[in-house]
Amino acid sequence: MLYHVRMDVRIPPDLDPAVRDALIAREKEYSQQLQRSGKWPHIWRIAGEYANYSVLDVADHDELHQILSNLPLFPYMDIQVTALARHPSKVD
Ligand SMILES: O=C(O)C[C@H]1C=CC(=O)O1
Repeated sequence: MLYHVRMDVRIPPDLDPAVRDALIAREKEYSQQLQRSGKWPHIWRIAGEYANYSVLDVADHDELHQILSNLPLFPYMDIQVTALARHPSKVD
């Protein structure tokens, strides 16, 4: 199943810079592992914002939730999910 996900990152400005940098490094490693596995086929920076649009390709809502809730930056993100269905006009 495909999901369109918007992630807005809201790291508190007073978070220790070393903790922030470590979180961001872990986030990059985690997301790149999922990209290589094919479960996270698209990630795009939203120009001018500390936010991304992503497409995740996972089995179901539960797997999506498990992946998102394990993001190292999850405690510092607002996340919006849209489930995608096949469009009837899509050409194969
Ligand atoms: O920078 C972001 O958009 C947040 C985050 C999501 C994946 C990743 O590597 O960083």
